[in-house]
Amino acid sequence: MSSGGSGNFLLVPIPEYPLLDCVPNKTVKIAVLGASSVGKTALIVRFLTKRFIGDYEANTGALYSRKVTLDVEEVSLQIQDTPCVSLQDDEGLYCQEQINRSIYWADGYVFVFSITDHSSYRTIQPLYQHVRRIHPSGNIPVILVGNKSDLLRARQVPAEEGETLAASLGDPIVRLRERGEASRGTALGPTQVSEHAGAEEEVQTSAVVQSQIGHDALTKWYERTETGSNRRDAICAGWKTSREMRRNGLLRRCSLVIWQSAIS
Ligand SMILES: Nc1nc2c(ncn2[C@@H]2O[C@H](COP(=O)(O)OP(=O)(O)OP(=O)(O)O)[C@@H](O)[C@H]2O)c(=O)[nH]1
Repeated sequence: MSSGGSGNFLLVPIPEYPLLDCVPNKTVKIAVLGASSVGKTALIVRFLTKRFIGDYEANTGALYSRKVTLDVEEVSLQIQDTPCVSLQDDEGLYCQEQINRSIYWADGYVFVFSITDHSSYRTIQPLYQHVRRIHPSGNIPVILVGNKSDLLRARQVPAEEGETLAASLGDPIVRLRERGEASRGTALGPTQVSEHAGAEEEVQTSAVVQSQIGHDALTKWYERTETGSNRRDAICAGWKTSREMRRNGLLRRCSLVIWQSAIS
């Protein structure tokens, strides 16, 4: 999606280094990173507008801003959509300079891969190492999103691989629950989770990934549901900012929900 096209949406692109009317020290900066066509723009647009829009132009890196209320406090959320990263023949990472700038800039990261594209999955680990090289000290709040979960027939990345990857990005506790258990709206994260279609014919597994790094509350979870022919998939993610960010007075807490509805 080009920044020019965003006039169709309920959000406004802002300059890369904006002078916002935001409250000082109450801005949370998030970079959304991943390989080509994994759905980075779709996730952001979905999060910001609650709409799924099918086609996007190749992204050149739009920055979006939105005010959100966290703990009765209004903060400015800035979300940087980024151009894709790619794997080279030796499985090393190719990253445009623009992406490096986004990594320097951000307080936290959403790593996106597509469950239908194994190479996009393999991109995440080198991407994480790359972010760590840029931020060698301190904890890095990360959310991992396995996108396109509606395309189960085209799946190339088994759920277990996603969980293994999530584990390698932190020190997570992984719990699997069957649908119907009290997995939603718990203390793990934001409560406005996903809508569920009425049919109950399927038994779905919801995965909750909770990660603790030291005393930091980095919380990740995702959840997927599917309801027979009326298929709806959801991926949700939430996190709390790291202790370091709190120490720096940036914010007490940040949470983010991404909800992706089925398009089929
Ligand atoms: N089926 C399905 N398609 C999706 C989903 N998310 C995104 N897409 C489609 O995948 C294509 C790529 O989505 P984008 O949001 O442009 O992906 P991107 O990661 O921003 O792509 P780049 O600009 O190349 O970095 C589009 O045709 C989307 O409609 C999803 O959850 N399910």
